[in-house]
Amino acid sequence: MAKGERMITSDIETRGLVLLGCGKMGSAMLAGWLKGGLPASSVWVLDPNPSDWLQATGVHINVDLPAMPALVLVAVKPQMMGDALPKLQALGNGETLFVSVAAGTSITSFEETLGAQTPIVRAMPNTPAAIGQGITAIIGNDHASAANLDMAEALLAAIGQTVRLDSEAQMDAVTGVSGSGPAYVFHLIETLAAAGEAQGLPADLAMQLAKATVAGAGALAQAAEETPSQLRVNVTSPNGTTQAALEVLMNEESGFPDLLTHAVAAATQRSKELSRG
Ligand SMILES: NC(=O)C1=CN([C@@H]2O[C@H](COP(=O)(O)OP(=O)(O)OC[C@H]3O[C@@H](n4cnc5c(N)ncnc54)[C@H](O)[C@@H]3O)[C@@H](O)[C@H]2O)C=CC1
Ligand SMILES: O=C(O)[C@@H]1CCC=N1
Repeated sequence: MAKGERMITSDIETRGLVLLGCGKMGSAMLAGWLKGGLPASSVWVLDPNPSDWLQATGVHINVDLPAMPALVLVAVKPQMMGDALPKLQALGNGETLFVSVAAGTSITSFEETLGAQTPIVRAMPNTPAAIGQGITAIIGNDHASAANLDMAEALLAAIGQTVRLDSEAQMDAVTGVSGSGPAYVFHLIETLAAAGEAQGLPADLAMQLAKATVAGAGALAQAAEETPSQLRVNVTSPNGTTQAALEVLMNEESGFPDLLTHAVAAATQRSKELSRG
């Protein structure tokens, strides 16, 4: 994280980072930044319900903000935005970069509150950020300079991979794939463990096998030169056990492809609905 570290320790460390909302996603990111070397003294959090974890980090909580922070990270629920964001309107003066991770909340809606002169980056991270293994997609408004985008990207690179989008319209589908995606994988772990139990394994053994299998397969998919399809073929002996399972999972009507296509479409659709208010 050399690039992220450099950016975090310069402008953001000196001028400060404000985190608006520190629930599940805000804490996942903050945990990643603190672990990556961002000093707690450079962070101001605004949240009416600070968790015990947050209070133990040593960041500034619900106190006066620096006059010109380098960056405001907005991590409240879309439904809370109308209450939360106007309190930071004074920082929409062009000097502070706003980065929002809120699902289905358009750049235009931020410009309406903060002013079109405000540099705004819309981002979609995911919770593996807490251990530096997230992925975040970003896109800026017309007022976000190359330096603004670099700063947002460097901060987010400290908690995992980053990708830049070509258009804001891609953000709904990104949310359906990687923003919500960890939940699908956690559900896969739950159901794989339950399926093992159904075949007679003790619960703790089934869960250990399921977690290690998903973690190991994910790591292999990231590290290997082969495609995930080839990696799947590598596991599948002709007429063996995997083939028997894949005939169930790859069923055209009730298998994974159909299920996941529907699940991601539902998440994408919900993101679009949220942006319509
Ligand atoms: N949880 C996830 O996996 C992801 C969440 N997001 C986005 O992150 C945002 C936050 O989601 P979560 O962390 O899951 O929700 P959450 O409910 O865990 O956290 C929201 C936090 O905002 C605080 N809050 C409420 N009103 C506030 C106000 N007026 N001022 C300041 N703070 C206020 C709450 O006390 C809470 O701690 C959402 O916009 C969501 O779309 C994006 C990607 C992934
Ligand atoms: O469920 C949600 O709406 C948020 C956005 C992506 C992940 N969690």
